Amino acid sequence: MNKAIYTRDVPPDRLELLAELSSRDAVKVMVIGGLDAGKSTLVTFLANELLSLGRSVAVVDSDVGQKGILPPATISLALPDENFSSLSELEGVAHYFIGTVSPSQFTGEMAVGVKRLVELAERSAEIVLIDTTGFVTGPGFEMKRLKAELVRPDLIVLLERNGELDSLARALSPYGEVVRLTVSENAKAVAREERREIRFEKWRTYFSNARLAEFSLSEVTLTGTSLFTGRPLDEREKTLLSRAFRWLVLAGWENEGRYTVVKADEESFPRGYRSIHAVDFERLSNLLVGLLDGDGLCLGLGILKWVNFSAETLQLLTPLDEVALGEVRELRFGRMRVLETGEELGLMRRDEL
Ligand SMILES: Nc1ncnc2c1ncn2[C@@H]1O[C@H](COP(=O)(O)OP(=O)(O)OP(=O)(O)O)[C@@H](O)[C@H]1O
Repeated sequence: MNKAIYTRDVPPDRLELLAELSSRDAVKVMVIGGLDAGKSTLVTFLANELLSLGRSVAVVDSDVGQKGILPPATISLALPDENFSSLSELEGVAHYFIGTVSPSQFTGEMAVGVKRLVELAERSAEIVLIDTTGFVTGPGFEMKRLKAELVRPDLIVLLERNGELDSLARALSPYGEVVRLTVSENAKAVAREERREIRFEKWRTYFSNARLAEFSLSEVTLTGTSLFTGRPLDEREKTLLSRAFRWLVLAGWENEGRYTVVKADEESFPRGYRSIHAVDFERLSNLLVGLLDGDGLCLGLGILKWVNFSAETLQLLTPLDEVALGEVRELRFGRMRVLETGEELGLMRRDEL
């Protein structure tokens, strides 16, 4: 299930762009536009046409809100070697973990992830096509600038309707040649509910053959959270906090005078505290987790099913096979909760964990 499919029914300016790309030996192209501007359709068109011309092509799919290449909530690199009708048919050869489908608070990860995968792509392909999120205002505007500043695309293709990307065109112009195209008349808006349905299918497909795997924090590094960082609290400290805040304190750590606790409320009342970072135990249940190799690239995703605080072990549901599991060196907490059936349980703020 994917909304953007290969079509040759494209406006004539796409053919000019194609001619320009095919005339160059090596070229990096970043495609930018608002929601449903036709970015994935354009990337699919260019990739297929260039493959037909015998060129080697890489696709970096960083449209985390509506990715074609599995898994969701990551940036992926694919190296197609034959024609395809939709990005969802492509198999990623490398991924970078973002950990959410809404990356406004993850500008750093987005920029670093795109940069790293483009570097890999350039080693294998002459033409690198970068698909991006439809998020072009506010933090999205800055994200596009940071990506362009890091990656230095040869061409930055802006898809717009009525010159609405004027400011972005100016902000990006120092970092690559800006080409402005008009959104195709055939591009159609996809309702929020339909987007969710498409993601639902993708999560379900990705986790369809998942099984439980256990990881010990003595063997893998945990990142993306302040949990398990610093000195574990002793029983006396946990009891003190439980009494003061009427919490059931399941675990806690002290790091340079800052406390992190995992707790469940025994009763609800307003609590004022500054130096304690309190995480509700239920926020950890079904949390999306990235399984990373020793080089910070994402081997696959897991869903957190159980944490044993005293043994410092985590159980994750993941489709990774034994070989890939053997390569995991790092677990990184994401900021959304999801079920293997496809249901998204909710997004979380960056500072929640
Ligand atoms: N040239 C075209 N011909 C036919 N349909 C098109 C064309 N361009 C876009 N569309 C349709 O418009 C919709 C949006 O296009 P697409 O998915 O490529 O946009 P996008 O910018 O990648 O979206 P997103 O906001 O999810 O990043 C899709 O249903 C797609 O099939």
